[in-house]
Amino acid sequence: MINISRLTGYKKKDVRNLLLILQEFVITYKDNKVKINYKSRPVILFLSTLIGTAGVGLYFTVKNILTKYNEYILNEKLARPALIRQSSTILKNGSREIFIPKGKNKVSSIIIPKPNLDTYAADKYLYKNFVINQRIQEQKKGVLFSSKFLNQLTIIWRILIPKFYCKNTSLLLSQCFFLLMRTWLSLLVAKLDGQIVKNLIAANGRKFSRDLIYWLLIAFPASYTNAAIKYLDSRLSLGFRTNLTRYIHDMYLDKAMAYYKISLNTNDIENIDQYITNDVAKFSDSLSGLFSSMGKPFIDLIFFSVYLRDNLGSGAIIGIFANYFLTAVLLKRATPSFGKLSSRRTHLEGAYFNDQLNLMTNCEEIGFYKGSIIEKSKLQESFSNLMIHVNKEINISFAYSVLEDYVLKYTWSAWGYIFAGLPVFLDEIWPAETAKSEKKSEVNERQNMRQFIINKRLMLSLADAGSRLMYSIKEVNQLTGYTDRVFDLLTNLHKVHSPRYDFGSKFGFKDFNGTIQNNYNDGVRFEKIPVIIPSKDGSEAVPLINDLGFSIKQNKNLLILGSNGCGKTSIARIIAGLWPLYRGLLSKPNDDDIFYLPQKTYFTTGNLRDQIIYPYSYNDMLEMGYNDDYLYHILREVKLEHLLKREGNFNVVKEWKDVFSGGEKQRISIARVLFKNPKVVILDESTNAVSTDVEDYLFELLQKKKISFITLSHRPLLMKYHDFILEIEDQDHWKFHDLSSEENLKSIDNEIKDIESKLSQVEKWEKRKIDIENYLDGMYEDIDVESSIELPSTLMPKTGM
Ligand SMILES: Nc1ncnc2c1ncn2[C@@H]1O[C@H](COP(=O)(O)OP(=O)(O)OP(=O)(O)O)[C@@H](O)[C@H]1O
Repeated sequence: MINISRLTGYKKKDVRNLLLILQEFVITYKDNKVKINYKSRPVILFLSTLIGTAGVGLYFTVKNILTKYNEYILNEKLARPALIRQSSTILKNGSREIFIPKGKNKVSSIIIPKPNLDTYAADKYLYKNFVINQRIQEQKKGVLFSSKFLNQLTIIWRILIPKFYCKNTSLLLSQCFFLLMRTWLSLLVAKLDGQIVKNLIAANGRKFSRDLIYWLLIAFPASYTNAAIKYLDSRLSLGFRTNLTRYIHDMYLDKAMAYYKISLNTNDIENIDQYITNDVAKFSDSLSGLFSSMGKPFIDLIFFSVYLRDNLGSGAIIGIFANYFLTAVLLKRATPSFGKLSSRRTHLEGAYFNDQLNLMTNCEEIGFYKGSIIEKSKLQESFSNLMIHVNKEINISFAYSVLEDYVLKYTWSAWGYIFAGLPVFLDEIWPAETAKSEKKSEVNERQNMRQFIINKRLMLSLADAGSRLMYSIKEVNQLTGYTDRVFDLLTNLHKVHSPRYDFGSKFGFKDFNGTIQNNYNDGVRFEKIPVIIPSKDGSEAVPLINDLGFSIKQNKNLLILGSNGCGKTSIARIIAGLWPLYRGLLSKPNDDDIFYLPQKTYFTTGNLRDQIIYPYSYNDMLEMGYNDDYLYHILREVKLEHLLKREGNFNVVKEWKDVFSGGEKQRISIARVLFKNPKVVILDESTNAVSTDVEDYLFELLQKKKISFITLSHRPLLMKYHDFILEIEDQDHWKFHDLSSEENLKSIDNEIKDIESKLSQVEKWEKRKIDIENYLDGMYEDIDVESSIELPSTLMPKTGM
């Protein structure tokens, strides 16, 4: 026979008691004595959760059906959804509709609300004032409490929850509701727990069974509430991240070109991609997590202490809280600055990630240079820096965890036991007068036990709530780090977004005294403009050209000549608004009428069509009334029609920067000009990789299309396509020539003669080279390659030209 006592470890007496209880159970069920009160809280809660869940389920089902229906209509409406993929369109109210691929040949759409530029303009003063106030605060010594974190959070909060009636508010309110609900349910569960133990001791099977049923009923809303808190936590984090990212994208990617200007500002912000992708996500997670990790214990603390005060008296509550306060002070002192640690880790992770990205982006160039060893050592260095820091963080966390666990888990629980036991012991020392008879004392004992169980549960929950609050000190600390980084990002975005924005004397952009005349229809005009490299804080750094002045009429072409690094591209940077205009007057056509071809052609992710129409989208192209036939025509004009034959069609997606040759890249750039058809195009060494005959052809093509061009180059040979030359010698010396004037024509003739004589010398050289090669070929036929070769003095190359 199986020995139950040996198996379970229970004594025979225990097993007998258990069997008796089970027997009673069976009897009570048989007699149908268990009475469920349908108006009791567990039943009502269970039913309301059931109805609520069904309601929520129905809501989401209907919503899902509607979304699917809308997608169906959208896909029906768009003749060829596959072509619309990854594109967007502007709606009448200014919102942007983005089409996102969904399955094969299908798209779904998301509406991005129109950015509220007025809000952004107003917001920048919040950031400016904060920076100024912070500087004043830093000068004050011995400040007891620094509200920096709270102030930063208050400012960012306006982005997270921009108005009361928004999705995030409803998520936050629902979160509060469920947090309150959970605390209330914990109270009910604690009471029920005590009740069940009491029934067990009293061997009241009927009540025991009833309470067990209540327990199972209440478990449903309790589990639902726990899951809802976790769900809302994630949704809230997503909501925060969405709002923040939209705000950042609006500021980062608009006409102000903050994405470029912020790169000049590397003093404050390094690896901005890391800030936008990683820090914003971590900040959102950390903040939304803090609501549940701090909100719940906070509510628990209030509820439980009010309840316990009735049972244990105010003295006990004061004792408990005095303990909390003391340990909080102790832990606060012992807490390392996790905020700074996590902020540093994020920075180091960003640096390592960037090194990896750099390797991937430039793999071909690195391959040619055989740069594996140096790249490896760089990667190793940034990885080691990261590892050293993570190691330090782990060590610091270990020591703190020991202290934290000892104090919060064990000391506080012991404290809880003491206070929960107090009423029992006090009752034993001073028994109540009413409990004189034996029966009454028995009842009292059970009552005491019930009360002890409730108090113990609440005390432990209270200790748990308190300890979780203390644990969240660490989380708050981490949040401080993330908030600081996100705030830094937003501050710098505001700083560079507005050209005249001033953050105080050090960071001020207040030297911008130049005037820009847009919509100038008579060409491009520079008047006394200094070309200056901006410093990292936006002020004037290195002057390149002083008081530059010239004017070219519409339909005239200008060649800017000068040696490497003299400031040719910098002139284009000023026209494009990438660099500030410190002084002088710049008159230029509308931004839509100027197009810039940078030295290095940029290729976007996407198909072949996207490369030709960049920076437009396919939808833009359709709206402009163009189609693929027109693109083919453009390709033929730049002599690239073979590309279409080679690739098959315009929808082929490839890593285009690796696919095109140097010359093809430049011709694609010219194709972009033809597609855009601007009044003026700035060509920065845009034809130096194509052969001279193609170069001739391309310049003539632009002339035929009546597109004026400003060419930046160091090759005087290009002057034949231009009407004006701006020759830059150094900072103070530059000359502007009108090539149509007699005098200049003469000087050009001279220059051409000079070039021709140089060319004839080159030809002589070529001939001499061929002679040498022929001679060497003859030698190799009968001479051992290893042996030294002595050339006859007549065939020795002369040094210099
Ligand atoms: N962001 C920057 N920060 C610091 N210096 C810069 C920056 N951009 C350009 N410079 C410097 O400004 C000078 C002029 O640069 P620019 O690109 O205008 O030369 P360039 O005349 O176009 O030369 P190239 O013919 O080689 O293209 C160079 O010495 C360059 O190093």
